[in-house]
Amino acid sequence: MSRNEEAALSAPASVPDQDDDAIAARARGLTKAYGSGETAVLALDSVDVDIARGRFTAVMGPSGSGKSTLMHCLAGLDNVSAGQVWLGDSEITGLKERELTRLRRDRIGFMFQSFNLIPTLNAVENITLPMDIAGKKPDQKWLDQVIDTLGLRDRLKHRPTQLSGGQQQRVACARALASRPELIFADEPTGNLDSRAGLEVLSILRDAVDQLGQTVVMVTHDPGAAAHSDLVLFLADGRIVDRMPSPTAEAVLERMKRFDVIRGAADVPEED
Ligand SMILES: Nc1ncnc2c1ncn2[C@@H]1O[C@H](COP(=O)(O)OP(=O)(O)OP(=O)(O)O)[C@@H](O)[C@H]1O
Repeated sequence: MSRNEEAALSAPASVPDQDDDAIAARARGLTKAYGSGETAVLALDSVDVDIARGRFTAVMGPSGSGKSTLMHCLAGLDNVSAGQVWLGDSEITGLKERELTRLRRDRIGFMFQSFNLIPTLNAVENITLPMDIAGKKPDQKWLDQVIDTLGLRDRLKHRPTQLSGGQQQRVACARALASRPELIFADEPTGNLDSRAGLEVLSILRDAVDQLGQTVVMVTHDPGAAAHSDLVLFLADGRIVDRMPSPTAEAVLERMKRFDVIRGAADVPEED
């Protein structure tokens, strides 16, 4: 047994083992099953993952491979069937719903494909809504920086219907950044946007990481979007099967094609 393996075995199970400051979220043996009996689906199969702090991580994989489930479990939106999840050095598995709600509100920012903006509130009210609900005062200097970085200064009084799709997504982005969360989870944040607006959102997320030190995890189907990240994690059948640092769109596309080949081969009926 190597020294590392010995150290891992002797370390207390509830404490993340190394470089705590460098890890924004961590899962060990993360398993998620839906349903039971014959209809049971193993959406995540004993996943170990470290999400590096201050980096942009993309999660890719074929449809049904477990990307959204992984994101939901890491964000404490879904309970796990087995294994452990930490946000920073806090273990979130086993927390009660109320504690999870507070943890999500205080420490995590979310961006979804459908922007989830409140139609009756204007842009700035939408941006500060999570903090208003939490009874927290926004850090005005930070808020100004986010608003200016996202080019929303002259749109703050507009309601969502008075904004373009790209502007709405920028408001959703500002809302996720406004409370300076430890971690931002973005689920297909460019899915509903044309390519120009999509690129805008990706470069905003990139700048948030590079200039503001934000940590971002993004689920995407788009190799071009994944190419903006620092690291792509590839999921297949509920497992992380590959990782690609410094990805390019071409390399990601090639890697994704290999899933199609495997899938295609599995679909070909065997000859007698
Ligand atoms: N609430 C649920 N009940 C039952 N099965 C579910 C549920 N949510 C997800 N699943 C199943 O778990 C597996 C993983 O789903 P998940 O949504 O995480 O995949 P995904 O990679 O995000 O897929 P897509 O790219 O199509 O969005 C799939 O087989 C899915 O059918």
